[in-house]
Amino acid sequence: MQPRTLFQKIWDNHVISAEENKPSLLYIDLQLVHEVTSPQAFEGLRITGRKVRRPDRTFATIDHNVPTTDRSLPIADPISKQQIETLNQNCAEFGVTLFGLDSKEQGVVHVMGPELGLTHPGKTIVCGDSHTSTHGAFGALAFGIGTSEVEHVLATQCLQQQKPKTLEVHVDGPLPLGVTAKDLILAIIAKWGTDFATGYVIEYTGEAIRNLTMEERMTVCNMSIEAGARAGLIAPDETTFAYLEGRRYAPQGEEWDKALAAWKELRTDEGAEYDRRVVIEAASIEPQVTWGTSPGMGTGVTGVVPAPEDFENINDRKAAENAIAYMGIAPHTPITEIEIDRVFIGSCTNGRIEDLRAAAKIANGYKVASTVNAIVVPGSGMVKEQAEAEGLHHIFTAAGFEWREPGCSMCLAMNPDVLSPGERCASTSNRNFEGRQGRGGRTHLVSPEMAVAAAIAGRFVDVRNWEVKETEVNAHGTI
Ligand SMILES: CC(C)[C@H](C(=O)O)[C@@H](O)C(=O)O
Ligand code: SF4
Repeated sequence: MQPRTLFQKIWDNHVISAEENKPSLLYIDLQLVHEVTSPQAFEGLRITGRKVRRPDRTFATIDHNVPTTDRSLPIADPISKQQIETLNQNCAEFGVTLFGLDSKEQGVVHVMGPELGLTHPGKTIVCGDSHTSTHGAFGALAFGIGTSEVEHVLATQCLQQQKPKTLEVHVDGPLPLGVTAKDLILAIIAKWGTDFATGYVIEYTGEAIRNLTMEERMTVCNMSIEAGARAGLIAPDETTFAYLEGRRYAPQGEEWDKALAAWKELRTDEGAEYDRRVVIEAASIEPQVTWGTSPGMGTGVTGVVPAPEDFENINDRKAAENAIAYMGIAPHTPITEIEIDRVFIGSCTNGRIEDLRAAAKIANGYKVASTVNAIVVPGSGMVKEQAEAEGLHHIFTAAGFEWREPGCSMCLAMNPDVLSPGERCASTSNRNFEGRQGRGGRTHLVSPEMAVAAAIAGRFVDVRNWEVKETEVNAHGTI
């Protein structure tokens, strides 16, 4: 047999029918559902009198519209309230398992799914959400789809797909100390732009990738979509298997052994060729901060905001000009002179338990600057529970961070957590588009460590120079 890439293997395993120059029909192993992109899909089924074909392969949660403050209060926003009630009703009517507001598993769909062990190597996974690419961290072919496709998959468990091309992003060498997975993916997008992977599925390879934990791999794959990619992939290995073993929806007993044997075959064969390959030196990467209004407009923390004249291409120059005006920062401002008003730690990029551990380590024994309002929003109820079991919430609250309930929160302005016009936020999320966190709001994308350091200093600082304190903190504050 011809050597094949990881992508090709998963694709071949799922093609039901294929004709030349036409989209192929793929079998879908898992569909995840949230309240924003599913109402019309369920309505479509209702109108045509159809059922959900595989309720056992369909799982839902509520994330975008939920308030992250007191859950016992009624939901004030009528649209949010309706979206949430509609999903509750649809799941009940169509027999879909829902991790809703009354469930401790509720959370951002891309945090909750992997945590429950729903995401397996080699699966095809879809969701009406662009950051479905997150699940590629397990070596699953996972991508976002539109609402009409959500309906199609609900009804048939199949999907038409144009076959994407393959792109290897090879990260050479280990990541330097103090440089995180978030910095890696931001640096990749800053280097090659937000459309360099359009039409491709990226497979990330190399030493730095192999060294990443599952949480870190999810951070990298999550933002593949911000590079334009259809999906991101990382071949499964012992790290992946150890993460999955024993989780609620992971195979058990004999099924586990069988699955493991199959998963071990899921890697790109020696001699298999990608359509394209790029290489980045891990040693060249420093903690990243975006200065503009696209995830590609970023630089290292020791850098400066560029001037429009620095760009040769007229379109890039114009984009930089607009971004700098919107962001309200002067060209050539050193990144470490940018002062911030708000800090958001959370989202499907950086709202996992490891992110909160890393953030708490920096926050421990410090105080949030008096000019800054900072919130920590666990990605799911299970992340929240684990963080509280470890006492991380005490570290955050003693430092002056607000400790919230799980949801998408300030990642995008679909719930009460929004920026006011002109407010500047250090955010661990994945998009910094105009108005993304609230009309007129200004977003700088960073890692959780950089976000905490910025909250404390009131401006961006190089977290590599941070003095980590060993202070012990409990419910009564610093001991
Ligand atoms: C609301 C949803 C459809 C959207 C997405 O597709 O990604 C959101 O999650 C986002 O991050 O912008
Ligand atoms: S956390 Fe942000 S990026 Fe992730 S699904 Fe929610 S809104 Fe989209």
